[in-house]
Amino acid sequence: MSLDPRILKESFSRLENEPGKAAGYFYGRLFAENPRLRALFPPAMGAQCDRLFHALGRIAWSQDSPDELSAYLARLGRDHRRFGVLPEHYPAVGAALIATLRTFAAEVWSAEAEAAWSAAYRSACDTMIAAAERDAATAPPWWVAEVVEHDRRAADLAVLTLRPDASLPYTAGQYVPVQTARWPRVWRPYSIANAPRPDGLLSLHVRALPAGWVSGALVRHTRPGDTVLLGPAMGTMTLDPDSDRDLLLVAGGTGLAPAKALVEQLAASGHRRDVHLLMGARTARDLYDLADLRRLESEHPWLKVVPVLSDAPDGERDGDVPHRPHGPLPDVLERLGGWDGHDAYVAGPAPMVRRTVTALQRLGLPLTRVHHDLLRAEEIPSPDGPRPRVQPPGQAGSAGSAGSAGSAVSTVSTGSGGTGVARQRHGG
Ligand SMILES: NC(=O)C1=CN([C@@H]2O[C@H](COP(=O)(O)OP(=O)(O)OC[C@H]3O[C@@H](n4cnc5c(N)ncnc54)[C@H](O)[C@@H]3O)[C@@H](O)[C@H]2O)C=CC1
Repeated sequence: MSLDPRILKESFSRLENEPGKAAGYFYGRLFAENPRLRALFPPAMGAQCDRLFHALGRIAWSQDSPDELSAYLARLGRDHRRFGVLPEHYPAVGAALIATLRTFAAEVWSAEAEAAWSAAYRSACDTMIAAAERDAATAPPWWVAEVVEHDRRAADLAVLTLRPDASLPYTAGQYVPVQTARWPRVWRPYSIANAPRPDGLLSLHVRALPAGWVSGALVRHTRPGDTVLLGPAMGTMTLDPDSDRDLLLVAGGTGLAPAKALVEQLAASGHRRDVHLLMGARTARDLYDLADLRRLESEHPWLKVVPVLSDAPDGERDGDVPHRPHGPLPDVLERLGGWDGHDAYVAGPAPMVRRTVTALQRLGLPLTRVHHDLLRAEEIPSPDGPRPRVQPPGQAGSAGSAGSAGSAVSTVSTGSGGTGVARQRHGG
């Protein structure tokens, strides 16, 4: 049958009125009828509701853009491999979904609506299963990685070096989902802080968030010799191979990780482009990687590292640079100016990324040249964090439409448990 996207949107918007209740009903029904499926999901289901609604939202809102939807579902299908999701699990989820829609969209529910959702769900499953099967031919569902170094740079911050048990393909600027033994089935994404190396080692910068389960485990309860699980690399904050423009890298806190990977990739490529790395921190004490950045700067004349302190008094000195620029990163960027010929890459706390992208737009940089994984970062609240509402693709605010290869809409599944997409804070 041909699908009328309006029917899907209309019924889904009824569900959005009571997302918490609807998700509770959905999972209650799913687990009551299929108790064995509970083992695929994490202990705390809070963030799971967001994942479910995000995936359903994409199905409902993106029928008018079938290529985009198909690419999203293929990524979702591949990513569901690490949760142990099998083709035989999909019908049970579909039955619970239809039952939930029938209940929560009762006012607009009809035989036609049921047929439309059944067809849309079947088609989504086919795409996800086919993508997972293709992926299984070349990659494991996850990698076991040994912690070979744990460098505690501050009470709440560690730089971890990991050795995956097999080659984990990725591009500088991407991130990997991480699971610790302490929190089974809970995955959190971390940007890889180095370009691919011959020895396959990966470095992660981890700040323990106050309510961060995985980040707390990685910073405080992980030692060399421990192992973690890694999912496949994702993310679109990678270098544009067709560009030879100079680069502006804006990094807030541990948002330094992907910026550093990009610097390493440029250094390895030997392709000369001037790079300004604005490294934002609250105080001089928070510049946890400055020594290594200065080393890189001394090795590469094309690299200029500019520390920017937001909470430090004017002209704070820490023995490094007196009178360094200070203030919020977006303001400093505007003060410095002259970025319109650059490609920009922005990583860090979501509000900082959003404000920085807006500032760059004001300075004349086209959004196609401003790369970030903001939607992904925003989709990542800590397990107990606030839950943003699902938005139709392309309506994520001014910063949301930036990024290479469609990062604004290429929302990816980064969370724990099956069925849907993560909406957690990056690295929680
Ligand atoms: N690919 C990405 O986008 C990545 C994002 N992250 C995220 O970066 C964040 C880093 O956290 P921390 O190291 O604790 O950073 P932080 O909270 O110490 O802040 C770092 C910098 O961002 C600025 N900042 C913070 N909130 C801001 C706001 N509302 N408006 C403008 N500027 C703001 C601070 O002034 C400081 O300059 C985490 O949320 C992490 O999830 C981390 C790695 C990669």
